[in-house]
Amino acid sequence: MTSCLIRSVKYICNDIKFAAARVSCLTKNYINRPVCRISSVTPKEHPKMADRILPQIFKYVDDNTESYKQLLKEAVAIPSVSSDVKYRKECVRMVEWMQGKLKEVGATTELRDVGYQTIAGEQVKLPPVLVGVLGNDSKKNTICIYGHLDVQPALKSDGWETEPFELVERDGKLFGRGSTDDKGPVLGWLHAINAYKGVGEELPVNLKFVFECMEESGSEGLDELLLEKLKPEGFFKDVDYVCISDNYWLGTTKPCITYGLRGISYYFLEIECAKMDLHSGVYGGTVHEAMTDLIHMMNQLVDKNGRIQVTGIYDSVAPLTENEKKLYTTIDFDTEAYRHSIGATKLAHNGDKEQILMHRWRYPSLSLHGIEGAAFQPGAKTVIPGKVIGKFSIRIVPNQEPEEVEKLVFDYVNKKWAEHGSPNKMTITAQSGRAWTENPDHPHYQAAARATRLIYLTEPDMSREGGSIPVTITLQEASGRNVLLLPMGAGDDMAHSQNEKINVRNYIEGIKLFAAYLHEVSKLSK
Ligand SMILES: NCC(=O)N[C@@H](Cc1c[nH]cn1)C(=O)O
Ligand SMILES: [Zn+2]
Ligand SMILES: [Zn+2]
Repeated sequence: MTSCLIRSVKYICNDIKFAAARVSCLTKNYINRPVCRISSVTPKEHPKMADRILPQIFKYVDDNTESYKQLLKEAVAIPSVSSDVKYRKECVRMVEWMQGKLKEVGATTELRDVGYQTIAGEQVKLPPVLVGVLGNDSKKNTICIYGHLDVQPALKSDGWETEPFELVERDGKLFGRGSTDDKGPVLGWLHAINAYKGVGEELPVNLKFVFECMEESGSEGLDELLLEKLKPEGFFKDVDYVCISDNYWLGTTKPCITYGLRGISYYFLEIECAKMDLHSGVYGGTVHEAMTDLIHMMNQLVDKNGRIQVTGIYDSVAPLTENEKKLYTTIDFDTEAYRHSIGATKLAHNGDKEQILMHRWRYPSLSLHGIEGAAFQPGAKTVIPGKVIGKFSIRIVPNQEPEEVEKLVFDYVNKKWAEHGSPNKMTITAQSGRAWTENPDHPHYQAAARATRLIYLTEPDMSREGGSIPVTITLQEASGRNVLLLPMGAGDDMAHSQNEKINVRNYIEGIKLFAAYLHEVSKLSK
């Protein structure tokens, strides 16, 4: 109750005009029943009355913290790893589980088939996309919410301190794969909706949902579903705004609203020297080894300072203007804390704040990810791998089109391969998604900023993000509407990494943030 009081007081301080009304709501709320019920009038007609609802919702969210953790535990326990076909059934189970939850809050839902993907020549069925609709009141704004239910792979033996698919609470943090990317935020929307119901209030907006289970593997089939099916069917006709919660604050204390993402161009460089693995004692010295070729090729891609070696790759990068340069100086970002949180000895660019931000947001970067077919497990295995696949990606930036980047990479790799002169077989394939930026001066962003100030009592930073959510630009094009990223998690959540977590505070305050965002957007003109 003390924390609730403190928060309520902070909330009141944000808007002193309605303080008295809020206090009366809060007082009644302590006996835990819905008060200030105004379901017969829409918030748009009576915004001041509607402002009384949020304190009740915040209290409701605090009261239900344990059940929110419980639901996240259930979601994390489903290992919906999209990159490995052996977990495909779990992906389907995850989508169906979420469908059940959306139905429970009254949404009409559909599982849309998106066909097949080809893996090593085999056709593998893609998990369905969960599409939902909640509310159909023409007087209300409609928000389309996107999220993903798949996760990156995780094994305890990768170096996790606890089982990755068991949500574990420790020191105010909820550890588990998908806790922050993206199951926690997806559930956050569900809990925000539930909180409106819980205090007996009508949702102030209509909602449309697109939840997929292939985001971490290139969102296969999703663009076609959105552009060739849902759009012609009129799914986006009444959508006014699009919101995605699938990224993180820049640091650990200051909230952000995000208006840009880098794209991704992901490559599989395959080299084959034999039709099977070979005993290195028997065959070593007699064959041109695939791994030797691959290491040579991978070493041509980027230099030790992170400069990409692919010819022409920087040509289309937008030049830095003086105005843009200034933006980086005002961003609140502690490079030392960032360095410390990942345990690095020294950051690139001498740790210069502006340079670090620019290289995360507006310049491309190339990363080497791994080698399939390599003897990566512990122990002194002595084979010559017959076939290896080197994996690397380039985070691409506005103005860089995936087709153009892919062509530059293919040309460069083919040239280097020809110079190398190996008799082995080399093939390279790619999978790409575009970068995205949005207008952060739009009223939609101002509404999200007001919601953020209510919860965190500080002005959010307008940030960009180095990661990629390929469908963002598709949603922007399909809807023709303003798209906004509203992160729930903190900058040190370690998405994709060992010991991924979400802070209890970010999860719970994030639910309130989503509820406040729905409320603020309901007040925008249509
Ligand atoms: N939270 C967004 C995210 O993690 N996106 C992935 C997308 C991806 C992965 N492989 C191909 N695309 C990312 O790595 O940025
Ligand atoms: Zn991710
Ligand atoms: Zn994600």
